[in-house]
Amino acid sequence: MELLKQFWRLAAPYWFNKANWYSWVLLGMSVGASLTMVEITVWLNEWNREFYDALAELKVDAIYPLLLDFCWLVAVIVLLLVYADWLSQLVQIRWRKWMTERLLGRWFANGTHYRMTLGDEPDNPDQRIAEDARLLTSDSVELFIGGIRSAAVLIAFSSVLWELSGDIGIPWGGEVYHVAGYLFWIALIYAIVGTGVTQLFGYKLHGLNYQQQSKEANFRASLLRKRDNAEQIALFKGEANELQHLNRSFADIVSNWGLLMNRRKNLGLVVNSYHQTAKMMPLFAGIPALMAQIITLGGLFQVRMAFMKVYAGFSWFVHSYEHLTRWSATVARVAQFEEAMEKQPPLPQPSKQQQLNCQQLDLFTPDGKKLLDKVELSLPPHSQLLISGVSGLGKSSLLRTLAGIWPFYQGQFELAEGQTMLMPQKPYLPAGTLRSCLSYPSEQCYQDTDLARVLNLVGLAHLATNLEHQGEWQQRLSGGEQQRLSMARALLAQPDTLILDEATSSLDELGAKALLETIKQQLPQTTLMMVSHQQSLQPLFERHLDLGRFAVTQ
Ligand SMILES: Nc1ncnc2c1ncn2[C@@H]1O[C@H](COP(=O)(O)OP(=O)(O)OP(=O)(O)O)[C@@H](O)[C@H]1O
Repeated sequence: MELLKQFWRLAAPYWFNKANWYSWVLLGMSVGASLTMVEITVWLNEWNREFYDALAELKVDAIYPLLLDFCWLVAVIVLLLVYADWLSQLVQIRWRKWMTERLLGRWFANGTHYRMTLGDEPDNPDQRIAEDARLLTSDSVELFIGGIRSAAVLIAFSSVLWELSGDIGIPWGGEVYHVAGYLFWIALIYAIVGTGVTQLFGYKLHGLNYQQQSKEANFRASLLRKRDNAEQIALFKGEANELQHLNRSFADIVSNWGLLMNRRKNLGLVVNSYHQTAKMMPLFAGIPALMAQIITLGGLFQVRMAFMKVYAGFSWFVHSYEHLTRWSATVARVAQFEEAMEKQPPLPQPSKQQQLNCQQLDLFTPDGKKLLDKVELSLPPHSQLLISGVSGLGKSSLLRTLAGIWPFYQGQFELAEGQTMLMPQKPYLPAGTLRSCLSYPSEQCYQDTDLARVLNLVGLAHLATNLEHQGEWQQRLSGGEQQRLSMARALLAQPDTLILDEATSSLDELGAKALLETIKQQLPQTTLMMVSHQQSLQPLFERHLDLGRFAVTQ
C-alpha cells in the first residue's frame, strides 16, 4: 500500500498534467495496438482449427488459401507487436526526460544537493537520478501495457476455451456430473497454483534486488572517487589499500548476488517446470472433449493454443515477478530520494544592507556542536578585511554561512548590496573548454581580449591561446594555477563583495601577495574579505579580525 502511495506521488504530477496529453495519446495507441494484436491472435486461433482439420481430412484445396491467410495474419501481428513496443518506448523516454529534469531541478534547487551531503543523505544520488529514474519509467510502462495485454488475452481466450470445452459429463460414484467449460477451469487452477508457488519462492527477491542495486551503486561511486583522486592515490602509493577497499566493496556485490542467484534458481525451477508442462497439458486435458466428439483434431490444436494463451494471461504475474520486485525496489529508491529532498528546510535568504554585518551570530556543525559564539562583524563598502584563526575554528563555516549555504547558525547577518562572490580554497573547474571554465558559473560569452587580459593579469598568459581547448582542467593545472584561474574568474565577474577562503594557499608567499595586489588594483570598488594563514598578506589589508575572539570556551 505504501508502495502504491509512493508511486502515485511520483507518477501523478506527470500523468495528470495537461501539458503531457501527447503521452496519453501515445500510450493509448500502444495499448490499442496491443489489443488489436490480441484480436488478430484470436483469428489465428480459429485458423488453427481450420488448418489442422483440413490436414486431417487431406483437403488440399483448403490448405493453400489457409497458408495465404496465415501469412497476412502473422504479418499483421508482427507489425502490431513491433509498433506497440516502439510507441511504448517513446512514452518511456518522454516520461523519463520529465522525471530526470524534475529530480535534477529539485536536487540543484536552493543548494539541496549540498545540504543533503551535510545530513543523512540517501546513498548514491547519481544512481537514483540516472539508473532508478530510467528503470522506474520503463518498468512502469511495460508493466502497465503488459498487464492490459495479458488481461485482454485472458478474456478473449477464456471465452474460446469455454466454448470449446462444451458440456462434459464426469462419471463419479455411479452418477454423471456435467461440467461446463472444464478446459477453462483446468487452465485457471493451473495458473493460480503457479502464481501461489511463485509468490512463495520469490518473496525474498524484492529485498535482495534492492540490496543489489545499492551495492552496485556503491561500487560505481567508489570507482569514480578513485578516478577523481588518482594523483593522490598514486603519490601515496595507496593502490594496495584502494584495491583492498574495492575488492571488499565488490565482495559485497558477489555475496548478495549469490543469494539472489539461488533465489532466482529456485524460482526458475518452479517457473520453468511449470512452463514446460503447460505445453503438453492442454493436449492431455483436451482428450476427453475429443473422445466425446465435442471437438475435432483441429479443435484440439485450437484448444492447445487457447490454453497456452489463458495460461500466459493468468501467469503474467508469475513471469513478471522479478520485473515487479525490481520495479518496487526502484519506486522505493526514487521516492526516498524525493522525500529526502523535500525534507530539506529552505535556506534563509540573507537580507541586504549597505554593508556586510554579523550580529550575535552563533555557528554550529551539522550535528549541533557550537563552533563560534556571538560573532560581531561589520565591513564598510570598499574596505578589506583579513580573518585569521587556528585551524578547525570555524572560519570556512562562517564564510559558508555568509554565502548562504550553511544553515546551522543562530543570530543575524546581512550581506552588502550587489553581487557577492566566494572563492574556496579548492576551485571547481568543470571539464570543457578553458573559455567555459573561466566564465563558470556564468553562461556569459566574454570577448577573447578580455579573457586573455585577465589570464595575463593572474600570471596565466601562456593559456590565452588555449581558450577553445577541451580538457580536464582540474587534473591538468597545478594547485597554484587553479587558484590563479579562480582569481581570473573574479576579475571577469567584478563582484561587489569578494570573499576569499584561503584562495591563495597553494601559491608561494610572493606570488600570493602579487596576485592579491592585482585583485585590489583591478577591483578598487570591490569589498574584500579573506581568510588566510599567510602572514605576508597582512599588510595588504586595512582591517584584521582574529576569529579566535569568538571561539567557544570549553
Ligand atoms: N559537514 C560537516 N559535518 C560535520 N562537521 C563539520 C562539517 N564541516 C565542518 N565541520 C567541522 O566544523 C569545524 C570547523 O570547520 P571549518 O572548515 O569551518 O574550520 P576552519 O576554521 O575553516 O579550518 P581550516 O583553517 O583548517 O580550514 C571542524 O571541526 C570541522 O570538522
